[in-house]
Order: sequence, then C-alpha cells, then structure tokens
Amino acid sequence: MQVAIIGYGAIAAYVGRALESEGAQLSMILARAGREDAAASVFGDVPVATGIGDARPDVVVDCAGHGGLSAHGLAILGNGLPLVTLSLGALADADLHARLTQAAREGGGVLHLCSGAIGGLDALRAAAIGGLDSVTYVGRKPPQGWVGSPAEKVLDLGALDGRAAVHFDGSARDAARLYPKNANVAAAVALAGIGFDATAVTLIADPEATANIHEIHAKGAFGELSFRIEGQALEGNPRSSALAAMSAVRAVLDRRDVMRF
Ligand SMILES: NC(=O)C1=CN([C@@H]2O[C@H](COP(=O)(O)OP(=O)(O)OC[C@H]3O[C@@H](n4cnc5c(N)ncnc54)[C@H](O)[C@@H]3O)[C@@H](O)[C@H]2O)C=CC1
Ligand SMILES: O=C([O-])CC(=O)C(=O)O
Repeated sequence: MQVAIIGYGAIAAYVGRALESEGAQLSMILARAGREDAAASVFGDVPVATGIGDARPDVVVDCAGHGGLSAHGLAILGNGLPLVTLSLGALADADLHARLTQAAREGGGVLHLCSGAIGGLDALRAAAIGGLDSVTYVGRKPPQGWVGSPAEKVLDLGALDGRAAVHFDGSARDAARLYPKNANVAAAVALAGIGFDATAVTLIADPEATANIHEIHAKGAFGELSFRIEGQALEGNPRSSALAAMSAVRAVLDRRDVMRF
C-alpha cells in the first residue's frame, strides 16, 4: 500500500512509523512551501511536495490539522483519492464542508472521518437513526494540554491552584472553530450525532488530570449512553492523545481488510 501523509508533526511521525512497520510504503509527504527541509528531517528520504499534483497513492492521511485539510482536501478528493482525516473540526466551516463534499462527489474521492481521540461514535451514529434528544461532550485535559488555545485568554494555566476550571461552554461549532488543535473530538461527536449546533460542549483545564479525558452523554429513542476515555498524551505533543494517531493508522489498515467494522 502506498501512503501519502499531510504534515510532519507528532501524529504524522507516529502514523508514518506504524504504517511502515505494517508493510506500507510512504510515497509522499505534503508540507507547506518553505517547510520541506523540516518535513525531510522527520521522514528521511520520503519525497516531500507542497501539493498532491498528479500523484496516485492508495490513500492520503491528513495529520496536519485544519490548515492541512483546507489546503489539500479539495485537490485530493477531486482527484478521486481516499483521504483519511483527523481534522474533523475544520468541517464546522459550512463552506469548506460543502466544497469538500462537492469535490468528493465530482472527483470520486472519499473523506474518511477518523474517530480520533474518542470512541463510542459507532453507538452514537446508530442512535441518531432513531432520533437523539440531547448530546453533550465534555473535554478535560491537564493545563499544558490547553497551551496555545483560547483557554489562555480566560485562565492563567500555570496558576490553577489545584482547581479544575471551565474555559468554554457552548456549541460544538464554536468549540471546533475556536480550538482547532483541541476540539476535533467535539466535531466528531457532532458529526456522529446531532450536528455542530445542537451538540453541547464543555472544555475544562484540570491540574489534577493525568490524562486527556473525553466524555459523551447522549439521550434519545435508543435509551441513554455515557462514554468516557482517559487517553494518554502522544509523545511529542501534550495537546494530542496517542489514540488519535492510532485511530488514523487503524483507518488506513482497515482499507486492506475484506471484513470491516
Ligand atoms: N481528531 C482528533 O481526535 C485529533 C485531531 N488532532 C488534529 O491533528 C493535528 C495535528 O496534531 P499533532 O501532530 O499532535 O500536531 P503537531 O503540531 O505536532 O503537528 C502539526 C503538523 O502539521 C503541519 N502543518 C500545518 N499546516 C499544514 C499544511 N497546510 N500542510 C502541511 N502540513 C501542515 C505542521 O507543520 C506540523 O508539522 C492537530 O492540530 C489537530 O487539529 C489532534 C489530536 C486529536
Ligand atoms: O487528542 C485529543 O485528546 C483531542 C484533541 O486534541 C482534538 O480533538 O483535537
């Protein structure tokens, strides 16, 4: 299997290593113009490019956040290629969502939405068929997991005095837009359940937390669901959970299986 990867950060490095150890071949790394050397320093002699051009890998994996999906998604899907993404929050932008959908329909590509750092989305998606009354997502991370996010505008993350503090309460659409590096899970819950505007999100910085804790609570015709995961941070980035990288690897490997979840 030939795999192209967008990005060369903590998740991209994990995904690349794991896929190579499963026998996949990295055929291309997509980086921003001017950052080719930085990408090459992570991936050695894998060719680095700034656009997909006419390359035909079996699958492309977006590990570069919202900017990666918005920069490369249209061309990749428009070229009829499958694209696995972790940047689900970018779809809170209704215009980008519509343009990616159109490019995939016209070009024959498919955008695979990774479950990322959270789980339980299979049950939530099934429950949506019968009708959901409410869906809530609560994200709780240690203070360093929120560095570089709008949490810094309302909290002093270095001086929380042992107390957990809420820094966002609102819709999944606002969470996804405001926290592009932290609220892709909120977007995943929204897309699996009742959408970006109806999904309620609370984000918490918790000095007592030793993991990235994600919870879903949902009610509907199916009954009631509660899901909670304590995910360890990925080596190299305290904002990202290791499971997010693992889920992208899973999504790529699933493509070669004849029996699929
Ligand atoms: N769905 C989920 O559960 C999760 C999603 N994520 C998303 O994955 C992203 C990456 O996470 P990490 O690897 O931990 O972050 P990171 O900061 O270590 O790496 C991000 C990489 O993307 C590159 N990049 C940015 N814009 C780009 C573009 N237009 N084209 C090519 N490369 C570009 C950066 O240079 C950097 O190498 C996060 O920003 C977040 O949006 C992260 C964790 C969980
Ligand atoms: O990795 C996590 O714990 C969640 C995250 O950053 C995101 O959803 O963007």
